[in-house]
Amino acid sequence: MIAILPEYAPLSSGLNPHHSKVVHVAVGVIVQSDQVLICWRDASLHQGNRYEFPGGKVEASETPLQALTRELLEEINIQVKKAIRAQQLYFNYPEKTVCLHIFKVTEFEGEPCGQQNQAIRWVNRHELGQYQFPDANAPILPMVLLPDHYVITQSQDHQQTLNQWLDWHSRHTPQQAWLYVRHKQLDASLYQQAIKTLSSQRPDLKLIAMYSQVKTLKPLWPELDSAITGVHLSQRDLMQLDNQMQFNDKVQLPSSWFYFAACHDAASIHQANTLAMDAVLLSPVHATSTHAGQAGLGWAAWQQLCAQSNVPVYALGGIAPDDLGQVHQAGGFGVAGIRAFYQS
Ligand SMILES: Nc1nc2c([nH]c(=O)n2[C@H]2C[C@H](O)[C@@H](COP(=O)(O)OP(=O)(O)OP(=O)(O)O)O2)c(=O)[nH]1
Ligand SMILES: [Mg+2]
Repeated sequence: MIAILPEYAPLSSGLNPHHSKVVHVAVGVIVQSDQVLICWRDASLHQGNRYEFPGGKVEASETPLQALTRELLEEINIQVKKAIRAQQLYFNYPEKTVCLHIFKVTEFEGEPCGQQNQAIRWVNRHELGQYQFPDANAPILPMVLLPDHYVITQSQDHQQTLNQWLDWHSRHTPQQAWLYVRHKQLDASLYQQAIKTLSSQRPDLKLIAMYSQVKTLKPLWPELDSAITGVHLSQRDLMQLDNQMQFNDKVQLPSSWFYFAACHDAASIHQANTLAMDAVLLSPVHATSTHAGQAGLGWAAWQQLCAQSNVPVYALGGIAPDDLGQVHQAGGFGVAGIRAFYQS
């Protein structure tokens, strides 16, 4: 039996009525600490003579998750125990359009072994870029680097100076965290100082900067490219971009950065899909004191919106690290938050 898994309707019940000619494929990205399993795809197959993640076509009577479980048993002889819904990748090959339902598989039973004589190997998740995969797979490479936790800075209180605020975050942010440096009162040069200070005091952190600040700082400060790992767009930033191009092509920011967007409704999720964000933060799950007067979506509405996202979804708003299991059950990818995520 599968322990904690999101469940979706079988394809025959009309999962994607607008894509009736699309070939749906369930794909498992099997992750064990820093290692990911890749399999050789025979030259005789569509998009063959490259590596692939194991998986195969979803049959009409199946959900993507059922197909994943069947395919991973058939192809590499493992029993999936936990699969996290990560991405849906629509891609037009000249021959056909596919929708890859990508799951991150974190628990399984059995020793993976190619059942069709295909070579399999474990590779470091930071080195996946060295291998050639089918063309549709490009967004999978950043997905495997995304953290479970997305930490957001506290607001600076009235008694604190900027240096004290920075110092507090340097001392309390967990090791290796991805930290969104959210500060709405700083001008560009103070914001630059904040990023510089945090990156020198805590080189282990992956800093995420506000899109509004990045737009100003990028032309003035070449070191920004390596000082931050990603950019965070508010829902308003996201909705002001009206073009079909991928986000970083459109605004000419490095494609090596990760792009996160805040979403609160179906329209913003649709926009994040269109602009191929790396992940979204869907909020608020619950009402919180930091956003007084804003009602929580509740898990049922959150799950419905989450299902519309083609990119990984973090739950935000009254969420703690311990909620990760519940987020996975609701079809989400990770947890995000402020107070509950710091070390005391
Ligand atoms: N399994 C897998 N398929 C992929 C990946 N990327 C990608 O574009 N595809 C495409 C190639 C194929 O058009 C389709 C899946 O085909 P498949 O050959 O695995 O399907 P299957 O296991 O059901 O095989 P078959 O019974 O149809 O021979 O998805 C990937 O990483 N893994
Ligand atoms: Mg296959």
